[in-house]
Amino acid sequence: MRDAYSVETVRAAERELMARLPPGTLMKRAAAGLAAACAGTLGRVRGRVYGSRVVLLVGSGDNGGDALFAGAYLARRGAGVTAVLLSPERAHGAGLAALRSAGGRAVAAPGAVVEGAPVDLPALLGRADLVLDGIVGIGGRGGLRPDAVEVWDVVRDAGVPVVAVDLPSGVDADTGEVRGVAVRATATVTFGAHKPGLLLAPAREHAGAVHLVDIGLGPYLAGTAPVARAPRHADVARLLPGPSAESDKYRRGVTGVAAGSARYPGAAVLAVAGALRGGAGAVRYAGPAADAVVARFPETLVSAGPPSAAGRVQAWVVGPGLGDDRAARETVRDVLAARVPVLVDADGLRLVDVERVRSRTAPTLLTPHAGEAAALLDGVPREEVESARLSSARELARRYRATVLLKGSTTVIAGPEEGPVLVNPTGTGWLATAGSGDVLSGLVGSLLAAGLSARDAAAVGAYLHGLAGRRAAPLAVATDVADALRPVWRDVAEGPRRPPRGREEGARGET
Ligand SMILES: NC(=O)C1=CN([C@@H]2O[C@H](COP(=O)(O)OP(=O)(O)OC[C@H]3O[C@@H](n4cnc5c(N)ncnc54)[C@H](O)[C@@H]3O)[C@@H](O)[C@H]2O)[C@@H](O)CC1
Ligand SMILES: Nc1ncnc2c1ncn2[C@@H]1O[C@H](COP(=O)(O)OP(=O)(O)O)[C@@H](O)[C@H]1O
Ligand SMILES: [K+]
Repeated sequence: MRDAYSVETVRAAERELMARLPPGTLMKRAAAGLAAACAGTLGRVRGRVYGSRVVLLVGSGDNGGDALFAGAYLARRGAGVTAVLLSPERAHGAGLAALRSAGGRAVAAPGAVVEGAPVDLPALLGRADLVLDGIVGIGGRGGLRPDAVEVWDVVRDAGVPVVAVDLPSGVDADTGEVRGVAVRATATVTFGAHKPGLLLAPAREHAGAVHLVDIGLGPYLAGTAPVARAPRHADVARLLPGPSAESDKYRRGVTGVAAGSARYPGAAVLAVAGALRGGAGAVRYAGPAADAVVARFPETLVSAGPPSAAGRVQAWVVGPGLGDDRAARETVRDVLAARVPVLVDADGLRLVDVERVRSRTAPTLLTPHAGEAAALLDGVPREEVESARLSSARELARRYRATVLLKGSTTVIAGPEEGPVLVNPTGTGWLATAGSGDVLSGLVGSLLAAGLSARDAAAVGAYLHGLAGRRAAPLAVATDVADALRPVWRDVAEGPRRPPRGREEGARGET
């Protein structure tokens, strides 16, 4: 798992560690890691550090200090380093001295000049190979302030690669929200631990590739809870269900799918496609699209009556393409009365009653996109859910006493109890295609039927679905996503493959 901790937790851990170390040690560790990452970037964009030109954007706190010390390292390796100070009188003193003694120089940002001609920022940045964003880190509040926006506009127009120090300045470290203007970085070098904002959209889109520098916080974070966790391949591989020697199709789990309508038979077909690829032993379909389902997937057990008459299942998926007529309403009610885990998606979400969900004893999993979540949250604007995914998913889970998988640019999973949310690290915008959500609901329902908890089923399903979307891209349609589930399942189950002996050398030689 990649764990992300709140600013409060990171600061507490830093305090404990700092008390055991000589002053300045942590900042020097951070800056050394930052400089190494910047040297790597310069190697790629310029071929070497020596002779390259680096501009530091330096704010008034320790984030600027990190940038100044890293600038000093780069200056010692022969880079021409200029620090642009947003608040010259408050810039980190020791960092500034280190930069100057290494041969770097500092200028006041245009908005901070008290006398003399202001620096020609466009010219300075026009010559730059790399910019370090040390405007603000975990001490930041709100979007960039006007003087910082002015500087950032010039950097953005210059098109120079930007390495953000700890966080892209202007994003909210704890929530991933971006309220105002924020730096867009090529890469972010973060210290000690990931911050939730580095995992969650929209802030995540500002961070670029994220590198974590170990400054020794590990032991001081060990006993504390992360705010968000992003699973990795190995975490998902551990949870994948598979047959044992004694398995039969019923023991592997039967997934029930109550989806589709005369108007939307395709949603039933796609949900069944996902369910057939989720590790359960069989799929039962109950509803009016049985002919379309069997025509495409003859392995499905179909019935036209209510779900409760379809035979035993270990989990239900209800909602995709159901419509909103009386029959749809009746289907949702019928499924929610089952004493097995239930996943509610799409049209089903418009028909659920909050008290009925809260009073269920078996787990319920809601899988809204932002629009559906907004409606479930009493009609808050959709944009509000998109800009505050973490709190929206948590609030929904709390209100409905259910597990919530909030879909979209970052899929977030929140449980009804306190505790870290899960953030899905896979996925691609190509998944924003009609019916891909239906595939996801079937897949996750099947994982529930195979015995995973709602939280694990949601995490594993979102992870595999995201990988399948990437594999099926570009121009993926929902059917392609379902077809790609088998190869990505195999990849995750088998783990990273080592190249055959002798190939490693060759591969290195080629790059
Ligand atoms: N505490 C520690 O032990 C360590 C901290 N480190 C660095 O220190 C940073 C935190 O330093 P600070 O607590 O000094 O805080 P920051 O440097 O993140 O920011 C605080 C300063 O930024 C200004 N500011 C706040 N919001 C702003 C906005 N929206 N636009 C422009 N300016 C804004 C504030 O007036 C304040 O002076 C971390 O992000 C990290 O880079 C690292 O050196 C590692 C060790
Ligand atoms: N910008 C995006 N980046 C990554 N994934 C996305 C993006 N937009 C949508 N998705 C994913 O695509 C799927 C779409 O599901 P949904 O909105 O329910 O569509 P539909 O109802 O047409 O099936 C979800 O898994 C969602 O997380
Ligand atoms: K920063």
